[in-house]
Amino acid sequence: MNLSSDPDRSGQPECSSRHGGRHKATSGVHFTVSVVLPAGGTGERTGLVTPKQFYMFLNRPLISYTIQAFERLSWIQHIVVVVAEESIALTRDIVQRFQHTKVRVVSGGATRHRSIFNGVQALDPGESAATPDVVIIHDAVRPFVEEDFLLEIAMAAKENGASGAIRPLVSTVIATTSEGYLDHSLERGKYRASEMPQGFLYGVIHQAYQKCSEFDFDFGTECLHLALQHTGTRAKLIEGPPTLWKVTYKRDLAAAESIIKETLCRSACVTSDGSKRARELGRCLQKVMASLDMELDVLPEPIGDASRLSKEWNFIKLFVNGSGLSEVEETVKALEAANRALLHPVVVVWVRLDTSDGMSVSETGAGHLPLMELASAAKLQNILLYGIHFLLSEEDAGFSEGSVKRLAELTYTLIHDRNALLAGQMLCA
Ligand SMILES: Nc1ccn([C@@H]2O[C@H](COP(=O)(O)OP(=O)(O)OP(=O)(O)O)[C@@H](O)[C@H]2O)c(=O)n1
Ligand SMILES: O=C(CO)[C@H](O)[C@H](O)COP(=O)(O)O
Repeated sequence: MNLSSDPDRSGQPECSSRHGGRHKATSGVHFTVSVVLPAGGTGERTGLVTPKQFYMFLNRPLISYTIQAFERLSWIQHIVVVVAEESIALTRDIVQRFQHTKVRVVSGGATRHRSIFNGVQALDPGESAATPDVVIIHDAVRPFVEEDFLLEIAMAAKENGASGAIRPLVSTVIATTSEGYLDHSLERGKYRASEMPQGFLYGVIHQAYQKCSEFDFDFGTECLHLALQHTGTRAKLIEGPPTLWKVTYKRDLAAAESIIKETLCRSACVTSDGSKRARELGRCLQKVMASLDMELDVLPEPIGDASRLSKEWNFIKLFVNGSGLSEVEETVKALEAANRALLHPVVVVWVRLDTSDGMSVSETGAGHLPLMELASAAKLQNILLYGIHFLLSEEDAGFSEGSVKRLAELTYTLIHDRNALLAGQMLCA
């Protein structure tokens, strides 16, 4: 899944491939590609009042995640977002707030096909956006689409006129009689679920919609079928990754949030006060975090490498000598100045080692108030700052496995959960 770490949107972003590896995608797309994102539905099946495309994940609406999955790709020209008339102002506000630059918002229709057609027409030569060679259609409620798969879809659409994502069926499809009995069952191996994205030569999808009937507009569910029926174009079908699934039910919202959180907590950058003990603690932490699937990059410098500020979502700052809160403040300020937390909350965990006896915990009250103040200001910039008082007994000078595990698990939980309510808290490990 992509969660672009490219806030300035320059160059070719790194993306994770559906085969599990990470690579720099080189597009090689020598034709123009634009996107239509239908987002004009009400999301009835979620049972919620807010349409699912506007549901918030970590302070950001679902639709912004989907837009970003396309916007970060240099070979995508324009993105037309189709929403219900009453959601136009809200959508424009989202586009502005999250600094999406390729988006045009247009109003949708009563059905998905009507909304998509409005989006396709908005890319017409008479309209302001230039007509692309290929148009990719993708439901706004499928946020986890990766560059390598979009490339396959775009290339196949250019070559064949139409292309679409498919997945194996998870259940067998059966036909029922009007009395509710089994009529017949389909041979599962022969059928596939049609998913999104789908790609079309602009002329193919435009013509298909111009020719389609009112019945198609009202009851049709398949753009590839319209292209076949009305233009004779047989789509190339490509099996996509499971992450292409559509957020449909309430449980899908929880699953989407969990994927976003998992992706954001895969790595962290650790800096220390430069002391031998703090560096040693960094190395111990690195080993335990690896077993939790979090990769730690332990930097030798006390302040750390400024270039990490533009890449990493998570920072752990270790201090053995003195409080270190002023260094933490510097990191927070640098993150703010770089507008680093525009798309995702950035987590900073301040760890203070204390080898004196447990009685001194109350003394941490001295650092707690400044931490709370700093954290409240940082939270306004979407930076979540937490404090951990790491208590070690005199005998545990060598960092026992148990004590490091305690620190690692607490740090991992703070980074993974990104709980804004806990920001500013000084916890004990
Ligand atoms: N009149 C409509 C209906 C749907 N869509 C969009 O088509 C995509 C896929 O449709 P679906 O999952 O069915 O969304 P909803 O229609 O919103 O959901 P429900 O059927 O549960 O009401 C969604 O991004 C949805 O916003 C649209 O643009 N215009
Ligand atoms: O199934 C599809 C294949 O074209 C579409 O992806 C679409 O998501 C279906 O939406 P709906 O749930 O409204 O039928």
